[in-house]
Amino acid sequence: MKRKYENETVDVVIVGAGAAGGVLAKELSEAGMRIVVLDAGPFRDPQHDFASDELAMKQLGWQDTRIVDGADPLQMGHNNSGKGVGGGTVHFTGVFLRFHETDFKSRTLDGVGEDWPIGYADLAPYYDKVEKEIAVSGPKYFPWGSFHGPYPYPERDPISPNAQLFAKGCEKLGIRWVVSPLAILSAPFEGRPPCINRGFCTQGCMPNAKFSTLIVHIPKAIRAGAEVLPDCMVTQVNVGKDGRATGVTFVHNGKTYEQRAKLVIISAYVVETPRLLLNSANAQFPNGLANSSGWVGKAFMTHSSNDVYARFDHDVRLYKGTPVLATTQDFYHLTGGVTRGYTLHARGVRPLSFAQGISKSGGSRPVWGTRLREAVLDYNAYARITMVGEVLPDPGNTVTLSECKDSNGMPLAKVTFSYGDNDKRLIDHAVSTMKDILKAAGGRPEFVVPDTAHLMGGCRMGSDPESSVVNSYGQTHDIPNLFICDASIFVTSGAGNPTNTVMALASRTADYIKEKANLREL
Ligand SMILES: Cc1cc2nc3c(=O)[nH]c(=O)nc-3n(C[C@H](O)[C@H](O)[C@H](O)COP(=O)(O)OP(=O)(O)OC[C@H]3O[C@@H](n4cnc5c(N)ncnc54)[C@H](O)[C@@H]3O)c2cc1C
Repeated sequence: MKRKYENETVDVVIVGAGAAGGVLAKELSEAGMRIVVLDAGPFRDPQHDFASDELAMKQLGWQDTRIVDGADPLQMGHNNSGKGVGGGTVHFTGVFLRFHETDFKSRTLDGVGEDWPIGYADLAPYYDKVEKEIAVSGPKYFPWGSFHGPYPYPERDPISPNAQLFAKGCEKLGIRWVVSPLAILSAPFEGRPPCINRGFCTQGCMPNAKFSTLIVHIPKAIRAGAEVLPDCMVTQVNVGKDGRATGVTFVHNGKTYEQRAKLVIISAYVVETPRLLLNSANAQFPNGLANSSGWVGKAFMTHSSNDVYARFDHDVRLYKGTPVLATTQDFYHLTGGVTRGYTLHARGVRPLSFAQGISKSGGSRPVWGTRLREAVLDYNAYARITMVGEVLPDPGNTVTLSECKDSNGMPLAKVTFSYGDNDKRLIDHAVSTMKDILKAAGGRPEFVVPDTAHLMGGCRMGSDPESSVVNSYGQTHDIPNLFICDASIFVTSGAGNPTNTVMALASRTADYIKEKANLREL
């Protein structure tokens, strides 16, 4: 393998070129630092490697085996994690929301979860920066939370019949709705075209209208001098006798290499980040790196993402247009028997995922055989709404190392997850609202599909080194030149899609590192 910095100690090595890793690579290399980025997956070319094929494009997900466990074991893979340069942003849906002020204060406001060590105001300038940098499109006025717009680019046309039915149902019930803020262009930007509504966002956007760090941040980082090495699985973070990180060990094509660095940043997402830290245990750190608190891998979260499908007496055609074009956050912060809240999206779906979804909808009596066939034949007549529901952090939901090993000899991750009582009540509330909206639009709700989306937490930030892994900049409490910067540092999951917050945090961490590096404090 040809390497630019083979025998050198670079300024920063970044593990993972996803949402956070991409932002860090760009920001730090443009600041003049010598950066190496290692990603376990390939470096794809959208024009050659993306196909309008639901099944083939499952390869964009992290398909390596993980052991799942708990009362509600998660389905891992394409639906919640990416593999390759760009990470999850390559096949994410592109919904681009900010967290609300209330998301950072669940303990203070509602007596559940934990407060973050930062508030909305700390991230606001970074949300502004990220949204401008990728030309997020959104409504002129966004009614919820602290940010009310305008977005850098005008809102998209909510042309999909599914979005129009959602709007009709909401309006009949007095529920406010908007065209969804999206990391998908509504007009040309930096040589990229606006969206043409093919609807293959979660199969990789071939025309490049949807943002990903693969096509935006990583090329800019490379132009600024960063080296990005694909198909390189990092298996160890190395630590010197002084207890400081010295670099990483990685495997490429079965061969083991090292990259030395003054600063190590792990941006490998919610399962692989704790896995790597735990697998890097040594005599000095026998419980894994950055784990003196014992919180590495603990209290990771997902979003509940149940879908409701309703049948209409006319065609809806769920494949038409960008999958998510209409949203409400009227249920973002509930009071009464359910605490915290959820976002609802009108969400299109392609036939394969439709069939897979509804086949899981019957609980103990799955929809199968003739019933499944009939429903799939009527695919064109269904509309769908999806929830993004807050799941409270529970230390019993963990990423640990299993007994089984992968081909590199690295223990497989074991992911243990169970919903709590409030999580279940929140799902019931959302399902009932989704049914009401679909009924108000003239549909007959037929299938409720249990599902989850997004992963967050597992290496949470905090001010107290005894109950958290990193400070608010992602710097580990135990090793000052080891940072974690990805969705794993979330304290709570919020009730909205998380990637804007992942990238805003990464941008904030980059500023901190630049400041400290100038002062030679790290
Ligand atoms: C189908 C789908 C739809 C989604 N839709 C939305 C949406 O609409 N809106 C939204 O806000 N969010 C959405 N998300 C979530 C979004 O993708 C994540 O929040 C985001 O990508 C997380 O960023 P990250 O930097 O933490 O990790 P990632 O982007 O996942 O990047 C992690 C990277 O690390 C690499 N890696 C892991 N382990 C190693 C290792 N040991 N060595 C080297 N490299 C490694 C991986 O290959 C990957 O490229 C969606 C996700 C999926 C899967």
